[in-house]
Amino acid sequence: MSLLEVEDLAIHFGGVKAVDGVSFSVEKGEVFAIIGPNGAGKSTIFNLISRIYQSTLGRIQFDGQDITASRAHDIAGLGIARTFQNIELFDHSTVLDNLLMGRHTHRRTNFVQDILFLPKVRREERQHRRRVEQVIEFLELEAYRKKMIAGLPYGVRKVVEIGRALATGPKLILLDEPASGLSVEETRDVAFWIEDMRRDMGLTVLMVEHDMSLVNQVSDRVMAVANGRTLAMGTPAEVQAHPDVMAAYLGTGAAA
Ligand SMILES: Nc1ncnc2c1ncn2[C@@H]1O[C@H](COP(=O)(O)OP(=O)(O)OP(=O)(O)O)[C@@H](O)[C@H]1O
Repeated sequence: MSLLEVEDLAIHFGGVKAVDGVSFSVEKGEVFAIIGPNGAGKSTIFNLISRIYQSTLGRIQFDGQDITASRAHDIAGLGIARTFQNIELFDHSTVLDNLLMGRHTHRRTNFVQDILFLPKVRREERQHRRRVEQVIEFLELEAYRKKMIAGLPYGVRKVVEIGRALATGPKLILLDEPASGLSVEETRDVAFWIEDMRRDMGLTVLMVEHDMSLVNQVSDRVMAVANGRTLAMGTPAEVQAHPDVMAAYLGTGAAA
C-alpha cells in the first residue's frame, strides 16, 4: 500500500474549482513533486492534505488510515509535517526554541506532570532535545542555534523551517516551494538535504516547486496540474515533454 493515497480530491471556493478531481499516490521513500503554473491548485492540495482545508469531495489515506476528516492539529502526530511558502516561524524566538516547539506534537505528559517536572517529563524533554540536536547537526545549523529568527538571512530561515518540520519526526514531509527565493548555491544545498532526508532518515517527500532544476534533480515522479486538474504524471522528463504541460506553460517558459 502507498504511504499517501489521494482519490478524486476536490475543493470549490464559491464558483472557483481550486482542485477539481485530483488523484495520486506517493510510495514510501519516494520524492514526488507537484508542478504547475500560478493558481493551478498546488498549495490548495497541500492545504487539503494537511487538513487546513476540508475537501468538498474525495478521500485522503495516509499510512493505511483515512484522514479525510482528521483535524489539522492531529496531522503532525500522525506523521505528516509541512513547510509553508511564506515561512511560519516565531521571529522573536531562537532557532533552538523554534525547533523545540516543533516537538510539541509529541508531548505525552500532562500539565500537572509538567509542573512537577516528574522523571517522565525529564525523560521526554531529553528525547525532544536529542531529536532537535540531530536536526541541527543534519541541517548544519550549529552556528545559528542561539540566534533569533528575525535577524537571520532568508536562506537560513528557509532551512530552519525545514528543520522545524523535521523535528516533529515525520514519515512524510510536505515542502511548499523549498527553493523559492534561494540562490543557485542554496537551492543545491536543499537538493542534497532532500536526498539525505530520504536516504538517511527514510523520509517520503511531497514537494510543490517551480524551480525545475530542483525538481529534475531530486524527484522520482512529478505530477503537473493546471486549473485544479492533473495534466500529466510520470518521470520529470516524461511530464515536461507532455504536450498539455508544454501548452500550460506556454509563454512562461517555467517548464522548459
Ligand atoms: N481560501 C481560498 N478562497 C478562495 N479561493 C482560493 C482560496 N485558496 C485558493 N483559492 C483559489 O484557488 C486557486 C488555486 O490556488 P493555489 O494557491 O492552490 O494555487 P498554486 O498552484 O499554489 O499557485 P502559486 O504557484 O501561485 O502558489 C486560485 O484560483 C486561488 O485564487
